[in-house]
Amino acid sequence: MISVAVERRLGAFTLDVAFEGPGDGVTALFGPSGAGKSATLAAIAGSGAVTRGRIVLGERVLTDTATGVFVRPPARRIGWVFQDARLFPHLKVEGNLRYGLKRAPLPHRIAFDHVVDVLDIGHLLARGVADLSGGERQRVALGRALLSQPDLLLLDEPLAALDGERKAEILAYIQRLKADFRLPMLYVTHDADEVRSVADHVVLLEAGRVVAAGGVEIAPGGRRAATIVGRDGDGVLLRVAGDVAAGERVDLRVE
Ligand SMILES: Nc1ncnc2c1ncn2[C@@H]1O[C@H](COP(=O)(O)OP(=O)(O)OP(=O)(O)O)[C@@H](O)[C@H]1O
Repeated sequence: MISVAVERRLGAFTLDVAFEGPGDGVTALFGPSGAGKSATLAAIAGSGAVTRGRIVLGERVLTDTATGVFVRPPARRIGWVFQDARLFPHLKVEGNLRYGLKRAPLPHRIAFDHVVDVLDIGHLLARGVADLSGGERQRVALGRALLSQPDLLLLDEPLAALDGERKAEILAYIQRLKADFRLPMLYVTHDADEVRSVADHVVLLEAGRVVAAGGVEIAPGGRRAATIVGRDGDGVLLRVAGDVAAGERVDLRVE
């Protein structure tokens, strides 16, 4: 379980969000550009200062401004995957994967061979990262993040730099990670298709606030048919039945 209630000031922008995500599965942070999704991830990872708030991951309090708790980012046990994989260019694929593993506290519950197998990257281990396709790069980035033995994985638009076919491929890998590693993931996106494909829970952000949150339903027959969820933002992605007041919690359907 992750529990987040934070306020941040970023120039003229105020982020003031509160939500909870389950201890397993994918929680999508969904909303238009500028809603505050990345600013929320940065607060959770401890790389963005918060004015006020409390962040709890499982049993561990990571940030609590009321009591002065602030766990340093490397001690948070949070893996972070960005849209551009940000692999270390001077290391081979294997070096990238082992980087976090070497620094992670023992015991290691996520094994090197298991990650390599689930992500199908065994044949890439000796390659330089410049020789990887975009999809391969993201698989290695996912592997590196997992091998740091995180208690939470942050995925910040992990498909944004990929074409349609590669997007589907990486989504399938993320599904496998969900099934194999049973780790909470916070998945930032403004793409409703990605929410539909991978999310179990959705938090809808608009203008720095949570406007709706809830579980994604799976329609009879197993098709992930959940549709929104929220209200009409720019009229692009979101459509809601009825008005949703700021902060109101609703059951979300993605159609
Ligand atoms: N360091 C900063 N100084 C001033 N404003 C900032 C700073 N960082 C972010 N912002 C502003 O905060 C708002 C939220 O940004 P954020 O990147 O969290 O949005 P987002 O929902 O992740 O958007 P996108 O989908 O485009 O990445 C934006 O208006 C952005 O311009």
